[in-house]
Amino acid sequence: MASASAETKLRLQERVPLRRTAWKFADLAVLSLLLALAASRAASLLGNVDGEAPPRCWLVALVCEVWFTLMWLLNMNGKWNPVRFDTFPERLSERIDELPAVDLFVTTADPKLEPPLVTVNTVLSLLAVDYPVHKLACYVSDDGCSPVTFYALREAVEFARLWVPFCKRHDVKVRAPFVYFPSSEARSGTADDVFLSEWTSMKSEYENLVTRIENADEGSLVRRGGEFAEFLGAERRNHPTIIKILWDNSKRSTAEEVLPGLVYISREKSPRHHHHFKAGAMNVLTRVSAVLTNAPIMLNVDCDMFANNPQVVLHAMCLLLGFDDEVHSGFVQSPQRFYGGLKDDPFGNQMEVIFQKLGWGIAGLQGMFYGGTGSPSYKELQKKFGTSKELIESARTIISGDMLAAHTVDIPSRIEAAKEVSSCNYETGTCWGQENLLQGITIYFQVGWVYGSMTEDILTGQRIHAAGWRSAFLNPDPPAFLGSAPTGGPASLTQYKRWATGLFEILISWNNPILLWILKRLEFRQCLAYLIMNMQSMRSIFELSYALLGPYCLLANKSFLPKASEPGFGFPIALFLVYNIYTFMEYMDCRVSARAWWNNQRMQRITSASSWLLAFLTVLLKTLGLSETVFEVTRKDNKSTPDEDDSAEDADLGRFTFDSSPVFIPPTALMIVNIVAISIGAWRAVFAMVGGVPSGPGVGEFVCCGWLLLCFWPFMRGLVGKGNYGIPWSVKLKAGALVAAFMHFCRTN
Ligand SMILES: O=c1ccn([C@@H]2O[C@H](COP(=O)(O)OP(=O)(O)O[C@H]3O[C@H](CO)[C@@H](O)[C@H](O)[C@H]3O)[C@@H](O)[C@H]2O)c(=O)[nH]1
Ligand SMILES: [Mn+2]
Repeated sequence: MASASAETKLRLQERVPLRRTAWKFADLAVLSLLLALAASRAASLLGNVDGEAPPRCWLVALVCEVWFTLMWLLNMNGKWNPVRFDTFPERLSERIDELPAVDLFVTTADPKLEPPLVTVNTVLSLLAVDYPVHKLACYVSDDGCSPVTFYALREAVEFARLWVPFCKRHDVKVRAPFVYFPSSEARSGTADDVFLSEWTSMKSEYENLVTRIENADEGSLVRRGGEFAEFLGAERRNHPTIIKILWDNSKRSTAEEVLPGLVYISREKSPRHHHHFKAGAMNVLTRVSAVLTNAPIMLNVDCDMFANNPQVVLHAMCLLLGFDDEVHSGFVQSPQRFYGGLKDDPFGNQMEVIFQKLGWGIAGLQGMFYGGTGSPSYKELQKKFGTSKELIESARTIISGDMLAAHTVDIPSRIEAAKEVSSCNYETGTCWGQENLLQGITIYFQVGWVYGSMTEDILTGQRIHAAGWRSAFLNPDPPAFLGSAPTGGPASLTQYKRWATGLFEILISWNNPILLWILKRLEFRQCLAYLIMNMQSMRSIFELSYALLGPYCLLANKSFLPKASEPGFGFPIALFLVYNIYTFMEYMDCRVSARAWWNNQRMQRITSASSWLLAFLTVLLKTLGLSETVFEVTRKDNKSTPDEDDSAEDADLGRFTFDSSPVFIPPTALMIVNIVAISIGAWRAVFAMVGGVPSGPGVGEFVCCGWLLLCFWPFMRGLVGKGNYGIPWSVKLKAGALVAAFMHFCRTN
């Protein structure tokens, strides 16, 4: 007994392989149908050698179908052996003294798109997590250089001095006040009088805080001088570093501490230096925290990703400390989940099924991808840090591998050192952010977050994996973090475009996963898993070509699918049915609604024809030196639940909105092409039936076009909609021009 209990005491995590035998058969069924379709097409192309040349649309179809088969294989690889990691934070209570310090990083970039109140809630949720307070410090990077954000945090500290003890005293479940107060948990809880009166006064404190933040005005703040003097004349893209210690807990004794440390940083910006977006911000946070608190573990969230589970750091620690071999703990990633998500995921960006199916699958390979938020990690990877003495000394401590090395510095005396490492040219000539497989094959330095991609998170994680580390997937109940998913058409498609752009940038760089597999220690199956992601934008080319085959055939009076009377006719039909049943069952398996399944299927087609396609073109232009890629920040909502005012308004929240962005042009054109093609095809079928050519379109082509109309239905509504709900004329005209060009092509080919 004694030895058994000693064993369990040590086990902080368990890696549980999940069975999916039935799914494996389903995977193989779809694969065989894909192969059968491609083989029967290849056979009929070969059988056609006598007489005329094979129709070109059959060749295009064959190429696309082979591509889809490859994509299916990649997906099968990703999902094949899923695992779940169970964590046991309660077992850490005996090992409190062994817990390492953690630096918490929050990035914000724009006070308009990212309301300071959202950032404040995230920061409050982090300050209140269950973890020894003197081992935590929170750093906020503000690329917006906004006095309002700074003011909001300054005010939030005063509130936090009450909020954090309140949360811990009453074991509050969700420690972001904007979620906590509206939820019924507080009101109907086991309310004794003491709690109720405390709750009421906390609530009114919070309401005061909200009022102060919402009424804060940039102009009058800056005119106050004092603490705000440095913001005077600071332009967002051109200003010296501003660092403010909002709460310094380094001087207090453990017993009297209530709050983790809190530091505000707006790094130096200058028009002459590229600031590398979030990756640049993360590197500055890493360096500033290194000269101030130098925790061996970092946790990173976006400004909207609040800690939803107060035990999250303890859970993560189970995965960071819980393996015998530390190679398993390169980093820990939790799935991105969202608050206030719209019902049935109308914009296809809640990604629940993807995270469960592909996420757990990849967790079973070398480990989950780094998704930019909710990921504590070792600072192991740093070499070649630049000239700051303080930084080098800190790095040496970390590299020594002593997780508990005490780091006691007088924080205020280190401000100058912190400013030095936040300056624009600090990185010049160092390895920070290095994009390349530096100096060829043998030497491989990576310091910090890697530059050169709009998805710095995936790129950085890929390089960590390539260095031989594994990562663990953290999936506690309740979910670790919740963030804000974009709503409306433009924001969703822009986000997807940024991701596809960044992923394609990785694919065509030295960090291509295949190279990392050959030259570094990226595992083969993990390499394939990265390829599914990184090839998103290329998929659009094949999917668009395939989508155009139906309308092409109706317009040019040809066919690309076997006729109902021909033997191969069964394959595309069976594939269509089985594939849709397969994806539908995945949604049922994950307990996600049927409506969400349909919305997601549809959004995948829309995203492919818009965001992924545009990403492909953007990166091509960048490669030709004709344009730059920029990080367009997503707008965040500060409501924790969607409006409940009335159901009519609710329905409208999920309705697609448009603007004049070029992402809307290709799907609009596709919609119009299909309408025209179906009309012309139907007209021909009715009036020219008698003289119909045998090679002309059949049922299959009509079904394809009809299915596309369903998938792109939001664009049909957009064609006739008004205001935000209508597609602007500039987009309609450009789409019209594309349609005219395509019809001309159909007539002449
Ligand atoms: O110049 C910049 C631009 C962005 N950010 C921050 O980066 C984060 C992510 O930006 P957001 O607009 O929220 O993008 P999302 O698509 O929601 O973010 C996902 O995808 C990004 C990569 O495209 C990752 O950086 C994120 O961590 C990941 O959550 C936010 O905190 C921003 O404040 C900066 O700090 N500086
Ligand atoms: Mn986000």
